[in-house]
Amino acid sequence: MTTHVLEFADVHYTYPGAAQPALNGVTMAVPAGRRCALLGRNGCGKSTLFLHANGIFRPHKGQVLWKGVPISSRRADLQALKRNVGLVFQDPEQQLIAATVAEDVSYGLCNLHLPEAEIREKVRRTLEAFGLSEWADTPVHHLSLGQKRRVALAGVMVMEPELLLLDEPTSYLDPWQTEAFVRQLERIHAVGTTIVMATHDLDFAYAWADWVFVMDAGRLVLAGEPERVFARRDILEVLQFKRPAVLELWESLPGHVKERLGPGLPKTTGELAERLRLL
Ligand SMILES: Nc1ncnc2c1ncn2[C@@H]1O[C@H](COP(=O)(O)OP(=O)(O)OP(=O)(O)O)[C@@H](O)[C@H]1O
Repeated sequence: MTTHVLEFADVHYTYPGAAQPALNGVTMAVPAGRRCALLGRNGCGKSTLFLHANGIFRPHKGQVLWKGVPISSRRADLQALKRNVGLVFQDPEQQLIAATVAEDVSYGLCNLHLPEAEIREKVRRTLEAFGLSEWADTPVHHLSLGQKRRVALAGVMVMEPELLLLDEPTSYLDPWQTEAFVRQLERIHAVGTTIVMATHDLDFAYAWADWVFVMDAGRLVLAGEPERVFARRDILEVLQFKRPAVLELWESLPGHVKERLGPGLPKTTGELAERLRLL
């Protein structure tokens, strides 16, 4: 049986003064332990959904549930949700508030009023895990975008959330930074953290995720294993979504070649090229 960490039940939200709702009845369940990609065109409501997921916004209608329990507006409920759900914003400038890297990473822990020695040790371990030890005393505004993103992620992970939400974390990163980031995510996922990543990169989503959500106009329209979601050409065409390049290439191959390439769909064009080379 699949267990879900976070659920949205018919969640509606309209920004003050907006003509259209940003969320228009989202119903969605995030399966525990998965690497989920959240896809959808600009403005479909991904960031707004994330802001509901960790209690920054409250639904105008509908409910957010954590492990099956509805989150009320009580302070204790919202604080518990914030501890369980870590959100990394698309723009690290919105997230990083302290003067130095170490101060920023310790910020959330200081708010929990933990003993100082415990905070120091957790920060030390987190900086080490994220390759940031040598930057501990560096002013945050001296860092590159990739480094700032790493600090923002470290500042969220130091709180040990069960669910990590990432809003377009690879945009503007070069291929090396993206690779390093993905390796970091593997380590985070390996210790049992569920991850949901909003992204516009369909090839990346197909290769990385083991669960895919597709949103459109404030609603969830598809959810499931990547192979099943990307097989729904009917819905994807209506949404004017491209399909991952590797699937297009695979489907263009003659049947007898596909048979010889072995079972299972390749995840990347690199993997497909390697299988073809070995023929
Ligand atoms: N602060 C705001 N005030 C008013 N409307 C807003 C605000 N923030 C977002 N919106 C509107 O809410 C809708 C959903 O926006 P949201 O940022 O959640 O979409 P998104 O899917 O994350 O987009 P993107 O892929 O561009 O990041 C859009 O129509 C947007 O214009």
